[in-house]
Amino acid sequence: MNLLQANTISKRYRGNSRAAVDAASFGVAEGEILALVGESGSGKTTLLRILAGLETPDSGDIQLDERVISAPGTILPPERRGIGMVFQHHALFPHLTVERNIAFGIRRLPRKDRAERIASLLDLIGLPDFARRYPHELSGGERQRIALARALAPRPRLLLLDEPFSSLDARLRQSVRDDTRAVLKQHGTTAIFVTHDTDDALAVADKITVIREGVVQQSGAPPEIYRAPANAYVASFFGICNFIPLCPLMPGGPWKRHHIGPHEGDRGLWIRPKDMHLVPAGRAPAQTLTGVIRRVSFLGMAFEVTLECDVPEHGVFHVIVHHGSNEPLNVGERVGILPRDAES
Ligand SMILES: Nc1ncnc2c1ncn2[C@@H]1O[C@H](COP(=O)(O)OP(=O)(O)OP(=O)(O)O)[C@@H](O)[C@H]1O
Repeated sequence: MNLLQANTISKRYRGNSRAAVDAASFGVAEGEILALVGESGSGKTTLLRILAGLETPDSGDIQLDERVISAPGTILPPERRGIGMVFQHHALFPHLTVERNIAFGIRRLPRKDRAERIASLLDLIGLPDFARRYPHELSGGERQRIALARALAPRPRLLLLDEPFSSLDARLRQSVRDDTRAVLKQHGTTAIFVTHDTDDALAVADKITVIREGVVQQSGAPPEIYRAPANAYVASFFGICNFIPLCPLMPGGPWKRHHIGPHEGDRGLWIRPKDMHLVPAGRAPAQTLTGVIRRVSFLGMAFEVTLECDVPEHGVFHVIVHHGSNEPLNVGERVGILPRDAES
């Protein structure tokens, strides 16, 4: 049973020919972190605003904690949903101290309880001595953590975060990502965040829902989305991914443990470049694929090798492999292609 369940949510803005969100269904279990991932314009922010109650869907329903918070004819206002929100650019009140920023959502608590809650949240985010600072005296990462503490203060049943890491530079981003996940887990808060960044989603989320043009493409745990994408869009959204048709992958051979799925009328498997390696053609088992090396480029950790495979039943296709060993690779040479977990 999910803490939050959204069923066939649709929303089309007036004057737009296309729906921003089109029959989207997804859920998040208690204590879980869900990432809604998609390109710019895919409808992520619209979905988040619908969950928060800031936007009204045209159809569909949403349940939180077994209570209907949104359905045709029943739209609970934002303040009655028990949902917290961390906005993009973490909008702290600039004229208020950290302490008063965090206190903002818990003004009704008795003073002593409020002070205790603020102190424990500052401890949780690792900034116990920051109560009297002002937002302009904080780094970007610290501001993000204070914004998180402020949103957690009223103990929301669900926390929504809109592109929480987008304003941070690459180095800071990684640590803030780790901190955010750790804080949410320690606090036991269920959260949904939207991002266009696949690394953010893979690093922080327990579950990912991929959206394209308002339509949910796939929901699953990060390894599932990454290793067994439901379609070509999801596969390529998370980086280079090869589709190897089934015909050259003989049953019982080294590929037997791999997920074979359908793809546009064809059967085969999706596999990432780093999940394969190359062996000299003479050492390749009979049931594997071979290809001719067409291009080799050095990536630092590995060589990116583009191979041309020619399979009688299927014709020519290309495979990209990230090859880690230092064995020489010559353009024009035929080599065997094996999944990483197979013996060569
Ligand atoms: N208030 C609005 N009025 C009309 N159209 C809107 C409005 N808000 C969003 N849209 C349109 O709805 C679609 C989805 O937008 P949305 O902001 O939800 O996408 P997004 O995935 O969050 O994009 P980004 O990552 O760029 O923020 C887009 O085509 C956008 O132009």
